Amino acid sequence: MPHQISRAHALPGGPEPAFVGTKELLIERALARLRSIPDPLSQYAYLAGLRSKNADVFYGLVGGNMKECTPIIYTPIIGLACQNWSLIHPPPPANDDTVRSLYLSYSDLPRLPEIIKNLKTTMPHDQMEISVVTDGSRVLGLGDLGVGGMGISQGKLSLYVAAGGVNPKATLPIAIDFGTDNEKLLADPLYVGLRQRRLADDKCEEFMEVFMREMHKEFPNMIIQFEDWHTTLAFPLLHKNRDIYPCFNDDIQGTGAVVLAGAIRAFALNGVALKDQKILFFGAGGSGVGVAETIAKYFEHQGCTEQEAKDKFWLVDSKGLVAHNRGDKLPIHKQYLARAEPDAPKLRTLKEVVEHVKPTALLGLSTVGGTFTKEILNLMATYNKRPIVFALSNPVAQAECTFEEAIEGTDGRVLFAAGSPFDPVSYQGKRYEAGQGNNMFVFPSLGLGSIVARVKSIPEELVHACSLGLSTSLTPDELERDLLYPDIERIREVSIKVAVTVVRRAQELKVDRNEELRQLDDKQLEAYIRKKSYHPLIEVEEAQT
Ligand SMILES: NC(=O)C1=CN([C@@H]2O[C@H](COP(=O)(O)OP(=O)(O)OC[C@H]3O[C@@H](n4cnc5c(N)ncnc54)[C@H](OP(=O)(O)O)[C@@H]3O)[C@@H](O)[C@H]2O)C=CC1
Ligand SMILES: CC(=O)C(=O)O
Ligand SMILES: [Mg+2]
Repeated sequence: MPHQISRAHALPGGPEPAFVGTKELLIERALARLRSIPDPLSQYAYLAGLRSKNADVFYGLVGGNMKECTPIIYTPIIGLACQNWSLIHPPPPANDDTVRSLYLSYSDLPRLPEIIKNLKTTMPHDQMEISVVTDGSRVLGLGDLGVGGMGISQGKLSLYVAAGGVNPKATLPIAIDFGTDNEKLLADPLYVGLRQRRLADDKCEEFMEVFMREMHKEFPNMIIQFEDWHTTLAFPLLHKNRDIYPCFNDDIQGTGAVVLAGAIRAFALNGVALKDQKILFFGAGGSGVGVAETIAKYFEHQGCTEQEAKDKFWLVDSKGLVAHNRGDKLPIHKQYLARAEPDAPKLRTLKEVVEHVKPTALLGLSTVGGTFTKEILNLMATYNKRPIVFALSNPVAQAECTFEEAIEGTDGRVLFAAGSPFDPVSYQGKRYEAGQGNNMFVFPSLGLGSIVARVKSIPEELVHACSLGLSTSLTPDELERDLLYPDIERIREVSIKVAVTVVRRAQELKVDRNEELRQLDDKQLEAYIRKKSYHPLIEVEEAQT
């Protein structure tokens, strides 16, 4: 029964019009307003304002229209928002305790314990569940955007709420301003961040050591997600903190899990035995290496020796094929999967490597749009009945190829996923749908499961549990449609199911602290998670009664 939330009696001269409407009508009105806005950046600004003003209506709108709203509050439009952050960043909401964002900078270091302690007074301790923390040094494939990275922290947390059912009051987006090396921002008088060059990595690490310690001291159950940190900081931060605090790196681990889930499906469809798969990564940064190592571990679980698993990978970076004999000093993160043959060929271009390897799968995490050219796609189609091509860089202009190009370049035979959404394509009378291989299919369930289980840490096995949960979450209809990932409209349902798997794995690994959940069977656990979840429509109704 629709719930009337208009003023009880319509006196002239009040601050609200007489008929505000039902909760459904508020959302419908917001959707109509959104659709009336002609340009995407203004649509983003409208939704960000709505989130600050009325989180329940915002989440009711987004949750009911994931396909339409996700590209605005997340990739690709979030990239545009981060680039234009100084013009559009939403002002802090007045008298509203539902959405908060925290900006910190290096000069806050001496006061950091006090600042973090004070957060408790604005955000009750027991409500602090998850924070996404960025320094904006590598935002999507757009490079260093300084404090514009706040858009990414907010966007990810919006998905925690919309896709994972986390309470918006329990989320805290954080942007840490260590300066920027983006010349455009440094020269921009309107830039809202520090107009100074980025600090050296050791200074940032010094700051982060205090930050992590104090956050954990004040909010011991809080999950911290590192997001869009440049590779030189991303790996050290993860390795330093992963065993002592409940934290993970979304770009390295979340992406690893989501791509593995799609790859498991694709390996089952391409007709090549697992032992004969050959995987070429274009891009060997945090995400490329994170994904490659995740898939390598999967091969080991499937019975390969470590060496057999490693032998299936070739990485390409800006200097060409990554090999120990290349002549340059490889950074640590590239060493594990670098080609180790003493006579590994010195190949410079992607085409040379593709021709040499004849891969069954080509995965792009390079930040360079359009690099999977028609020629490369044709080669993939020559070597494979069903070539696997994942163009995973974000946002759309950074994708290594479009869905249409992949379909045309492989004569419709491609098994495709992209980081950003692509519309269905019609080719020679047949309709094709693109999978969205984006970590948004993993972090909400990983975070939700970790929150519910109150984990002490997030071991790699917990991330793997998400891959397996996700890869088996497709409905018969989705399987029939050759999809590699579930329909985005089902993301909330999928997140809850995968969160159950995460809790169970946490219990097996003994990293859970919510011991009462151990007594529940799977059905009861799912019911527990559902009950704990935030439901914007109910909140709207309850808030008004
Ligand atoms: N779909 C998803 O869910 C996700 C997608 N991504 C996307 O992945 C991309 C990469 O992210 P990340 O790994 O963190 O970024 P990094 O900057 O750490 O890595 C980029 C890699 O690409 C290589 N590269 C850059 N230019 C070229 C070129 N012209 N030719 C060959 N290689 C090149 C770099 O080489 P070198 O090492 O020599 O500098 C580096 O190895 C981003 O666009 C991001 O949006 C990231 C996370 C999740
Ligand atoms: C999706 C994501 O995390 C990225 O592109 O960085
Ligand atoms: Mg990211």
